[in-house]
Amino acid sequence: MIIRDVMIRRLEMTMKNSFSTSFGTMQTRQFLVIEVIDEKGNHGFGEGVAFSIPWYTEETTVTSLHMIQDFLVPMLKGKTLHHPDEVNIIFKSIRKNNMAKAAVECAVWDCWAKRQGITLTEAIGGKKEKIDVGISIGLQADFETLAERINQSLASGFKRIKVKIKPGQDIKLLSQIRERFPDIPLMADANSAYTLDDLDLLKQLDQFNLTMIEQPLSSDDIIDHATLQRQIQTPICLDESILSAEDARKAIQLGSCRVINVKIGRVGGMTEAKKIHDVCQQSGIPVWCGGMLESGIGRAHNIALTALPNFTFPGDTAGSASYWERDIITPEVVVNDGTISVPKLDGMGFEVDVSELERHTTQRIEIHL
Ligand SMILES: O=C(O)CCC(=O)c1ccccc1C(=O)O
Ligand SMILES: [Mg+2]
Repeated sequence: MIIRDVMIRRLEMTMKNSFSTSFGTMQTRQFLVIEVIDEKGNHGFGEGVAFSIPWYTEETTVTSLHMIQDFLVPMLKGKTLHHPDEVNIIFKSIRKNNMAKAAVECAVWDCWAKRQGITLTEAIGGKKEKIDVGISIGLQADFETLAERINQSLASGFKRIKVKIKPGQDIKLLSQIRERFPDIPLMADANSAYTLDDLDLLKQLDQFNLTMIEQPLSSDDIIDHATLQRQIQTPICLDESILSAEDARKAIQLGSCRVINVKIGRVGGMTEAKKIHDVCQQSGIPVWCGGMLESGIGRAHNIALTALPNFTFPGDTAGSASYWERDIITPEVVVNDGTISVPKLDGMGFEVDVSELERHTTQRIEIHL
């Protein structure tokens, strides 16, 4: 397969609900859509999930646009690809910029699967026909608003509830949740808001029967997380700290976590995400698929990834309607009883709604290779 043309689109979409974390609040979502076209006219799509502000990782929409346009896409020139795994190798000489790499690599995966006449799920070796999903609820203005969101999510059938915590909105908040909802599958995500100075507070998490605590400590740490894991019963799940399969291997070896959240963008693509899945599976560490408030394109790739067997915890891939008035794919991603049916169409399994895509496009760059 030879990639002949690449279209980089920058989009801006307004979310139904604003999303607040320990860092701040987001209402509009800027992201990139990468479209690749091969020499036979097959199209493939990938989503660039970096935010407009570098709070979660160092990348932004604009830095990833720069990396894709000026470095990554030119590296595909003159290359005959026999398998999408080769993209990961081609991009190896560029350090980090994982979300930029993943956007292009996922477009190549989609294009390649369509060219083979198979689903993206089949292309990566996924076998599930349905995947279990949970929902991630951001910090809310007050407890009653949060309780209402939890009630709605339980009524919709989501398999687990994840809430965000931060210093000042943690122990009391979780006590209130457990008083109202004693038995629900519940987890908390701190997005790196604590340090080991908060050890006494973090030990108190054990009373809430959380399925896990996600990324309590620094975004680049696996040492202190190992110290913390030795002193709490609640399983630690790493998100921000794991950027590659090598990171996963080291974190597991150190005992820094008992679960890993895999995000295709954060780890640099589908090939690396699969490798993390495999490393974790061999070590008996379950994984789940994290979310980046994606449009349907990123969501489609997440669904395919989650069809791999060691994705045993429900992920953050809720349906389109939890985020958007109208998504940019057809059909939209629908959640029924807390599950999503893995699509059966070739490639990522959903059509891009080109008029919706264009309606949200604020910048367009075309590269002919
Ligand atoms: O619903 C989603 O897509 C995931 C929501 C979420 O928790 C999140 C959203 C944006 C950035 C980081 C995270 C996270 O998992 O830490
Ligand atoms: Mg997280």
